[in-house]
Amino acid sequence: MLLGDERFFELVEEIGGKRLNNEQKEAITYTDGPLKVVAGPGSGKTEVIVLRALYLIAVKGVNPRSIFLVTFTKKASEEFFSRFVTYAGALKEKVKELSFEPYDIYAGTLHSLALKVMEEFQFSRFERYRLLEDFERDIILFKEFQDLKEGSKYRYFFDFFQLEREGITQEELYLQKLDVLSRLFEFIPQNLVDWRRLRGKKGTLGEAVELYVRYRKLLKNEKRLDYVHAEELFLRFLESEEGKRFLNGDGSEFFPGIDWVMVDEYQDTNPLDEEIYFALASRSKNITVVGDDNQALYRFRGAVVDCFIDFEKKCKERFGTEVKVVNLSKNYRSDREIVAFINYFITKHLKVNNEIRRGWERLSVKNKEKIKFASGIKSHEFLGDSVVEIKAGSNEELARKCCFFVKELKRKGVIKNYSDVVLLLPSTREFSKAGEKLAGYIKEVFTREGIPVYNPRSKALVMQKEVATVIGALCEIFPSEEFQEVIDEKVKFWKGTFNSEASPKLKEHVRNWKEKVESSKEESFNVMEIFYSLLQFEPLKSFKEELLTSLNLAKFSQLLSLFSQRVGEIPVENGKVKKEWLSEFYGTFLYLLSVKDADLKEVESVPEDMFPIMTFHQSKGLEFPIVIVGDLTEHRGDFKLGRLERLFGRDLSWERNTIDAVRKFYVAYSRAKYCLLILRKPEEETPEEGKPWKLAALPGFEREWHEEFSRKFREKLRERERGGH
Ligand SMILES: Nc1ncnc2c1ncn2[C@@H]1O[C@H](COP(=O)(O)OP(=O)(O)OP(=O)(O)O)[C@@H](O)[C@H]1O
Repeated sequence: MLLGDERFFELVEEIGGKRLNNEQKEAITYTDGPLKVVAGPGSGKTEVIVLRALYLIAVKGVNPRSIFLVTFTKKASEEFFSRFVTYAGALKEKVKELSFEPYDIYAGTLHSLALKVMEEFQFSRFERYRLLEDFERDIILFKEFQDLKEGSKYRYFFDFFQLEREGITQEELYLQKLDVLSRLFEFIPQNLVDWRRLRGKKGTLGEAVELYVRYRKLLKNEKRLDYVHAEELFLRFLESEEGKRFLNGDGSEFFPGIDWVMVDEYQDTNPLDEEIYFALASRSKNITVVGDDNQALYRFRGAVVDCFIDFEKKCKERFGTEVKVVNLSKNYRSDREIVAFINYFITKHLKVNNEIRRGWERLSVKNKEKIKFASGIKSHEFLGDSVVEIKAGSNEELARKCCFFVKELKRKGVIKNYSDVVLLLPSTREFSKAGEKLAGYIKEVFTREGIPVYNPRSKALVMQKEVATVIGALCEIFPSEEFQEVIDEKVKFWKGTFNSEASPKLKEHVRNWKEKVESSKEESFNVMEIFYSLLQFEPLKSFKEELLTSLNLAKFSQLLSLFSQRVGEIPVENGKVKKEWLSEFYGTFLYLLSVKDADLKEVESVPEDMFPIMTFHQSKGLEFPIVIVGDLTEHRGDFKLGRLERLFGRDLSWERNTIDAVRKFYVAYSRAKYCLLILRKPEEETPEEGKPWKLAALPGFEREWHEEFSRKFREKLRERERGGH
């Protein structure tokens, strides 16, 4: 049995407790071909995707196994499933004749789905490979491209990136080169560069391709696939016989073929992804993309916002079909003043100068509607304005004022928990080479005032106390004067941390291991076994039980285990550890960990009564009652990426950096429900000459911007009141 449209909406509105607006309904019910949903922040995008999937199943009788739904992050996919399963469960409860299994849908991130499907359909080429983790890739590159230490190798290519600067050591230069390589090796497949055609050419491009071919051979020899190449293989799969069975089905319930492709966050799609989506939709042409160009954040991961902007053109070329465009512009998240502010912020940039305006026009969806206030949310009386700023002469003063503000919020009952507020920064690191950063001051002042701070990415993994203690212990057990040289300072720091943190029992345990190694004639040791045995003792035992520290230890254990799988057991002869192992441990593993800034990938849910500090990227898709945004000028254009784009003929000049930066702030600002607080230092108001991408130089950030905005906004409200609206 199937439901009719009206009945369906009656039921889901009852279940969800909200009335859907006409645009949302249109986006849910359109089934006549390609659909593009341009969804502003807080416009109910997730709701629409969930209900669209449910609508197809419950009203149109679509088999869930013929729906392929891609979300950008694992978190978004979990959010989708939890809402989908709740809706589906409640709907089945109300209409007993509906029988379908919600989990039959193919939903997840693109690479997770790619792997799942290739396995399910036993793609023969896939069986030969294992997935390559990022850190393992770093190790492989580090070891296999040692010849690049010679200055003359691939000279044209590396000269193009202008890496050699004054004061840079040979080791640092090598790391810079590896960084360029790891981006190159993603850039080529992500952008579908026809590298085979460029093979054998001389000069910069030829060398780039030669390096890439070396990497492909390496992957093949090691029988590994990184994430991008797994997606590339998936595209080959879709063209293969096995893939055809997946796409077209075999006439059974179980393999009905793919009829509905839906992609969330399409503004962050790259050309390889795009190719995959079009291949997936080739049979039915039912492809739905949802996104917001103003929230494009992932250019550094290869995203090309043009895929979203030019979607109509692409559909016309590929399928010869028109695209239905639906604008979701009603914002259900934020207070009226915040909605007005984010509109103001984004449109003001058009006026900055002609070049930015032209870039902006090229990189934006045409005829987009302004976001409209729809929530009925009203800021708390105490707050007065909903968009406010705090100015202070120094980071320390900013931190103090900010702390006062947060304490007052709690005292006055505006917030229940500290996790109702969030501080968003371009980077959450507390220290940099130049000294303490805003996050550092905030942590210090807040902690002093008794507000616990949740900042899991406060420092590099190896600098976190719990990880440093473990590494210090391992360095004590396997000392090496010879191989620790390159990271001498770090080893001292780890050993120092171990010595000051370790309990007497842990120290004794470490001594025992050391003696065991020294007294063995011929034996091999397993580094993971040693690692786990250390965790039985204080303070590591307690670290293992606390949320934050246990996550860091888990991350380290994962990296150590990758290393251990690569190099095998620790060989000891006559009380001496073999040099090869020590060289790998200090010279590759610990060295790369120190310089690569290995990090936790995603923040888990924020503990209730802690004050969270997050990056703009982490805040994507989330919302908070009160949002504080700081570090307005901390932006560097990504020079290496810019060069790479230029090398392959995608010349995206500097205005692109400006637009990227503005969009990051747009995402951050639009997370706020009741109040947006902006922290500003006076020097951030002074534009630096000749540096047009400095945000401080842009309208919306200019001096008195807030006063101007507030005045205009209040005038408008008054006018409206006078006009009786
Ligand atoms: N028609 C509606 N009526 C009332 N509330 C709604 C409606 N549609 C969505 N909402 C609510 O609006 C809020 C924002 O929706 P959602 O989280 O889906 O935003 P989004 O479009 O994904 O935003 P962003 O792109 O900024 O992450 C949610 O709390 C959602 O339940």
